[in-house]
Amino acid sequence: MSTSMVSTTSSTMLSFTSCRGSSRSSRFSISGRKRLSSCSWERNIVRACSAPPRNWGNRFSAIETNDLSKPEHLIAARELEDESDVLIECRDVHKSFGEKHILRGVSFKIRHGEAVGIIGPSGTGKSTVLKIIAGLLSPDKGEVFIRGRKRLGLISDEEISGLRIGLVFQSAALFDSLTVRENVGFLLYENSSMSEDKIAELVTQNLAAVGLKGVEDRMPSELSGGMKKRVALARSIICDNTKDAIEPEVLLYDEPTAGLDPIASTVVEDLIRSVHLKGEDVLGKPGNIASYVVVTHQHSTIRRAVNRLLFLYEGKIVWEGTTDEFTTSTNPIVSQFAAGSLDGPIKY
Ligand SMILES: Nc1ncnc2c1ncn2[C@@H]1O[C@H](COP(=O)(O)OP(=O)(O)OP(=O)(O)O)[C@@H](O)[C@H]1O
Repeated sequence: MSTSMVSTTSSTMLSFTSCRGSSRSSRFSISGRKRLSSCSWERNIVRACSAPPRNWGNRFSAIETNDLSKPEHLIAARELEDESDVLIECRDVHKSFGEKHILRGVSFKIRHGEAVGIIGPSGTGKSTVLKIIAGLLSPDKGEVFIRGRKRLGLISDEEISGLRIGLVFQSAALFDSLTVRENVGFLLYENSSMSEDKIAELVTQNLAAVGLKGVEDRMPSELSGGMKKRVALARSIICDNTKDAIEPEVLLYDEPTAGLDPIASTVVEDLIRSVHLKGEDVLGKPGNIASYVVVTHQHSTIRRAVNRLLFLYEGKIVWEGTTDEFTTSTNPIVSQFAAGSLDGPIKY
């Protein structure tokens, strides 16, 4: 299995910025429903797609994807793996920006119940991988499968159902002109038939789940960086609980702890764990996120928030393993990166 990803935080942020121009007064009412925006890409970015849950697995051990000496039993184990719990698969994904060939054959699977980190040097394409999974960018070559169904084009095609995929941006990407309540309830105001009172109640519950109280009427500019990230997290986990079947969800976090102090990072890392189906929130309720993927450079986030790591380097996944294996790996690329050393195969 080999995987490589590329991420483009800055370009996505530009998209958000371009729509922030919509002032609060520009909202309009349709059938009594307050509409927060008419930008379809906003909905595409904030929203997810969809698919039903299965049994989960987390049975990967460290694998050097280009290592021809890979033990036979590992190859055999891979071939015999049960595929029914695979939620997302990237298969031989390539992506270029102009002359820059960023992703050069990235392949990996995200299974139900997994907490996966994507790490690697800056500019290797980690955020690009998240955007390709989220359907905001198309691969030039290769395929993305959502619960075994090949995704065609971008998320706006709305071909895929059964798995909600949410992307939590590095900078939180809140809409400056909307209150915290409107930001968190954005998709429900836009897409659901729930009453505004019910949405407001859900917003308050989801804010409480990320440890925020009494901030519903604040504007994003009145929040600290850590609070913004928590609001973005609340927005990513809110869902229409009036539906008969709640769809399982995969969350993609792009550097969720970047720029935070160590304690604020710990709060966010624990929140990421708490909204996972194996965790529980501050109210003691189990999370409803089936699996998540975190792009990060932070050692604390690697240790605290994920179980399995994919190492992206020069357009491919060159190593994968558990977080414990990461710290003890003798792979020269991995050990240089883990130690932050200037000596080794990674050149800056
Ligand atoms: N939309 C775009 N247009 C042009 N180049 C892009 C675009 N998106 C990303 N790139 C380039 O692709 C490369 C990978 O970007 P990406 O943000 O995916 O890397 P990254 O591994 O997430 O980096 P970092 O760890 O620094 O956040 C970078 O060289 C970036 O400049």
